[in-house]
Amino acid sequence: MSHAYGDTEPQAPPILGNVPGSYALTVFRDRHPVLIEQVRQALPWTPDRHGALDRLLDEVVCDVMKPLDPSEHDHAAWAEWGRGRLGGRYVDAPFLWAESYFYRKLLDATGYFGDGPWRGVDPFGPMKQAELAGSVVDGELAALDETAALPAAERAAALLLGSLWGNRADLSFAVTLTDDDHDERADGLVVDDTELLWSLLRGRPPGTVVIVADNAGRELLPDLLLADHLLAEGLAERAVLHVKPQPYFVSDATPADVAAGLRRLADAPGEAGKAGGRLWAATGSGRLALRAHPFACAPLPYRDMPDDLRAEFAAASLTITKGDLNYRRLVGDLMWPALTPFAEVTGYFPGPLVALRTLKSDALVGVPEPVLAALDAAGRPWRTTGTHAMIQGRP
Ligand SMILES: O=P(O)(O)OC[C@@]1(O)O[C@H](CO)[C@@H](O)[C@@H]1O
Repeated sequence: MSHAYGDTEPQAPPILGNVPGSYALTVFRDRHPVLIEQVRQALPWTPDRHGALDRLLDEVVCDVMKPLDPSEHDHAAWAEWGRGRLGGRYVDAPFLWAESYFYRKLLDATGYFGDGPWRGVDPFGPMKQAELAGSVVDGELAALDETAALPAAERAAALLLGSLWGNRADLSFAVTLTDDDHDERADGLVVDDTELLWSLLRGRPPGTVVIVADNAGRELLPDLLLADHLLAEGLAERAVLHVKPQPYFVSDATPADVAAGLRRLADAPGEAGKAGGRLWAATGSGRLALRAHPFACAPLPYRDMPDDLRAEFAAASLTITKGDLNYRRLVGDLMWPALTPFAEVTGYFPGPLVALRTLKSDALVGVPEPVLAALDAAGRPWRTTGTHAMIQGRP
C-alpha cells in the first residue's frame, strides 16, 4: 500500500463496517438497535414517532440505507454526499459516513426537523440531563477545590488530564461497554504531546484558542474548566468553543448543552462555582465564544472543511479537538498504519493542532514503535475500549 501525505489525497483505505470481527461492525449490529430502543424509552413519543422508530429499526436490522424524504431541508445535501451509497448497506459505506447518516435518520424518526410538536426536541436530552444532574458530577466539581490549591504547573496538568479523560464519558459508547471497561484506565498515555501543547501557548502573546468540543455533561464541564484556565492564566485572549448544531452521536454537545453546563458550573459551590461565574461573564463579554457550524454534523473528514471554518482554524493560536469522532475526522477515518506520522496525515489542517482523545475506534496514527509493540504484545484489547488515551499534536 502506498501513502500520500500533506495536501495530496490520502491513500489509505477507509474503515468499513463490513469486516467480520471489526469494531465498526459491532456498532451497526449491536449498538444502533439498542440506541433506537433507548431513544424510544426516553420520551413519551406519539404513535407517528413510534411508527417511524419501528421503520428505522427495520432499516438498521435489514441493513438498507433508505434516502431522506425529499421534503427534508437537507435532502439535497445528503443525496449528493450519499450518491452511490444510498440504497446500499450501512456496513458497505465508509464507517464515518454511515454512522453519521444513522444519526441523521434517528432525528428524522423523532421528528426533530419536522413541523410537528417534536420539532427541536433533543431525543437524547433525558440521558444528557440525568448525567449532568447526577452525584458523579457533584463529586467531580467538588474535586476542583483540591485542584485549585495545587501549584500552577500541577493545576494545569490536572485540568488538561481532566478534559482528556472526560472523553470517556460518552453516552453512545457506554451502550456496549462492559463493567470492566468502565473501571479501567491505562496510566501512561499512548502518545503524550503535553509539552508541545503548552509550548504553543506559553511565552507568546495570547491569541484565540479554539476548542472543538465533543460530549456534553461530564466531558464538556472539564472542557469549560480548561477554557477558564487558559483565559484566567493569560494563555488565551479568547476561547472559541465549537459544538454541534443538532443532537448527534447521543451525547455530543449542542448550544443548549453548553448553556446547561454553564448553569451547572455557576450553581456549584466552591471553585467550580467561581469558574462558572468567570465563564458566564466571559460569554457575555465575548471572550468565550460559541460556534455551531453545520460542518460539525457533516459525514466528512476535516480535509473537506469549508473555507469559513478553515479561516477560523487558521486564525487560532491553537485548535484543540476533543474525542474519538473528531480524531477520526482529522485522520479521515482511514486505515493508516499506526506508525504513520500525525503531522503528515494532518498536514492539510490550517494551524497548530492538538487532539485529546480516548481510543474508541480503529483510527490511529503517530504511535511510537516501542509503545505500539508493547501494547500489542500485552495481548489485551486497547485500541477501541476507551481504556487508553492520547494527547497528540503538531505545531
Ligand atoms: O467522539 P467520541 O464521543 O469520543 O466517540 C464516539 C464513539 O463513541 O462513537 C463511535 C462509535 O459509535 C466511535 O467512533 C466512538 O467510540
